[in-house]
Amino acid sequence: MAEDYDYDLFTIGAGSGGVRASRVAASHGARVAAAEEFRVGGTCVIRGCVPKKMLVYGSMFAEELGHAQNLGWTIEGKSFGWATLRDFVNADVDRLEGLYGQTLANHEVEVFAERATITGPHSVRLSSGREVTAKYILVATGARPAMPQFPGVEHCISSNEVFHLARQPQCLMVVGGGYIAMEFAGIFNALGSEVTVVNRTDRILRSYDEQIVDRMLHIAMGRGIDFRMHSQIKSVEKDADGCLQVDLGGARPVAVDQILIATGRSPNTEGLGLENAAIELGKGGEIPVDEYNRTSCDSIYAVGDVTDRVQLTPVAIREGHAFADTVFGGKPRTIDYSAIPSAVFSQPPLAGVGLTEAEARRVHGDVKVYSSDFRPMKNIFSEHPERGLYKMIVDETSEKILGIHMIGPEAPEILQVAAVAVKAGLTKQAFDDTVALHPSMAEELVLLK
Ligand SMILES: Cc1cc2nc3c(=O)[nH]c(=O)nc-3n(C[C@H](O)[C@H](O)[C@H](O)COP(=O)(O)OP(=O)(O)OC[C@H]3O[C@@H](n4cnc5c(N)ncnc54)[C@H](O)[C@@H]3O)c2cc1C
Ligand SMILES: NC(=O)c1ccc[n+]([C@@H]2O[C@H](COP(=O)([O-])OP(=O)(O)OC[C@H]3O[C@@H](n4cnc5c(N)ncnc54)[C@H](O)[C@@H]3O)[C@@H](O)[C@H]2O)c1
Repeated sequence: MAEDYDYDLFTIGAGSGGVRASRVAASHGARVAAAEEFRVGGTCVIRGCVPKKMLVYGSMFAEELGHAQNLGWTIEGKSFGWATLRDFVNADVDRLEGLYGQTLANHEVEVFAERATITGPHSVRLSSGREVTAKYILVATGARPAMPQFPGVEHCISSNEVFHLARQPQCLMVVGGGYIAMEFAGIFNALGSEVTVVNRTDRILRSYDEQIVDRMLHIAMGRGIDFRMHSQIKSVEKDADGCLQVDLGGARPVAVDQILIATGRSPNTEGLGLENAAIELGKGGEIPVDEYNRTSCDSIYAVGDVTDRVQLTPVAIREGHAFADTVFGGKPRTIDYSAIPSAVFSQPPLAGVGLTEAEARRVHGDVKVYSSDFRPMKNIFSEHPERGLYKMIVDETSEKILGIHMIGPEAPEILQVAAVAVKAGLTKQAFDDTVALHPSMAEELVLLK
């Protein structure tokens, strides 16, 4: 196929979408090369989902060791060392990066450890100056933290830096009200840092069910996280002793030792040379694509965060796989974006699939809501009288499930399975017909009233 080109496929970016697409295209017989300017594995593996989840696990021991003491365990000399957790997590990231590189090598994907830019519909230039050609180009360059503009923003960090902090912050300010803000507020609160969340509106986690989010807020405040709603940083000044003085518009500045900005992620399209293939960007700098991930240029496709459809790893992976099957496997495939389950690994975590109650009322008019508001057995050991909340939204007449939303220990693990039922179009009756598995938290799902 590649008689006139150096490769059949040149992938720019070896993250979730790019690695999957390259590997599958190669297994369909394509000659594939990929360029990665930072580290193979991309955001999820290197500075996203994976190290974040490991920090969540590490931080949860603080509470669990407390529970253990209530259950008769004596733990002498209990203390926490941030550097040990950080280094453990980063060592595992190194291991995973190696595995991803190995996968590409096993599939004979040639990897260029450098930046690539597009010079034409079939050509890219590597930062070494070398120009290569390919029948198809896949842009899988992901996204980067969007930093707001205010004086002193250079003293703040993003999620890129949070995995490498020299010291655990004593006082951490987190800016934003999305996934990253809630997850890192939870991690550092559990580890004992004083955490303040600054959010410009009074709503956090906008895409989740309001009642579930309210429960999360209530629990987070009970655990000592300070929420400053309708607030925005005006400026930050750094003292001689390294302390950050934050002007939030109040009478006095707030002093913290670290500020984490988590205000969304922008597609990595700047300086990518898309204009050389006459590709115009969308309003947020994303690459517009059709249902087959094709851009306005026939030989250039794009998948994952750079297209700003759903910024989640499993979605980028599916898009990459579908692209490779479509273009190199002779099996045109599109992705069904309905009922994608997602979770926020806050403490406790929350998870949801399908329509929220408000969305369901807007779209379907009359809906029924079944719920269970319960105290998980696991929390009986703890000083926190925190309650879990599960909700099922169903269509009033057909009883077909429109959405399931939950907060409580292990909610993401439980929701993944419940999402199969929502995707399969099951009704509430199917849950009622299923015998409870007792004692478990998941049994609440078949006991909803
Ligand atoms: C802190 C954090 C936590 C997250 N947690 C979760 C989670 O729990 N669950 C979940 O589903 N999602 C999570 N996400 C989102 C998830 O990481 C992304 O949706 C996913 O990584 C997108 O994959 P991608 O292939 O589009 O891009 P990426 O994985 O970002 O890969 C893009 C790659 O392209 C490289 N690149 C960019 N430009 C060039 C160029 N010109 N030349 C060469 N290489 C280039 C980059 O270095 C990068 O390695 C999280 C994100 C963050 C930041
Ligand atoms: N558990 C997961 O699946 C997970 C975890 C982390 C990240 N992600 C993905 O990464 C993406 C990025 O995460 P994120 O938390 O940065 O973004 P987000 O889109 O979830 O949240 C951004 C938040 O920042 C606020 N904001 C935007 N501009 C602001 C400004 N100038 N000042 C103050 N607040 C501002 C928004 O109102 C919103 O609350 C998510 O959309 C998600 O798809 C997923």
